[in-house]
Amino acid sequence: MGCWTTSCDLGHLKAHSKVSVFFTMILIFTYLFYCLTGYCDSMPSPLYVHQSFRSKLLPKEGKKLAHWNGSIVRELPEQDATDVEDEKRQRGLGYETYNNLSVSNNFGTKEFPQAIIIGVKKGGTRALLEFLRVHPDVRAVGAEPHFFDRFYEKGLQWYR
Ligand SMILES: Nc1ncnc2c1ncn2[C@@H]1O[C@H](COP(=O)(O)OS(=O)(=O)O)[C@@H](OP(=O)(O)O)[C@H]1O
Repeated sequence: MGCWTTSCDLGHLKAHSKVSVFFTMILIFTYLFYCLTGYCDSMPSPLYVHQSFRSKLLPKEGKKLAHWNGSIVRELPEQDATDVEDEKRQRGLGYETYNNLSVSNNFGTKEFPQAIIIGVKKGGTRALLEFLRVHPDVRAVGAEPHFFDRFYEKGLQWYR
């Protein structure tokens, strides 16, 4: 009698694990299906992919984006991905001038800021940065750049 009870429990566990494996497989296949059919565009992607995606969604008139670099916000001029690619081609691989400043536009490189957050210690600037960083079109480096108080003598080239 005791042995019968034990074998019944094991059978129940086996059936339970089979159901778990079955549902796991369904989840994996569903994920693969959506990825292969292009529904995974919400995955993190480089800046210019975001710009390209944004240009498909937004009308051309009146669009302005706030981008970040450190504690620094910059607003991009109104242009779509095609304009960006044209500019890149005209101005050489990976670099473009922006407001007469030469900047690198490769993904992962630093760019000049268009706006700056200035705050006293414990003024809540980190919280503001993190809130803005939630936006997919906002880029920011992790640490405070301290350009004006520590690296000003190094000049604008320091940003590159
Ligand atoms: N919305 C709001 N309201 C009130 N207080 C807030 C808010 N956002 C951030 N904080 C508090 O600000 C402190 C961090 O400020 P900073 O990011 O400027 O700090 S730092 O000087 O850069 O380290 C930090 O305070 P302490 O926790 O006392 O260190 C945060 O709790």
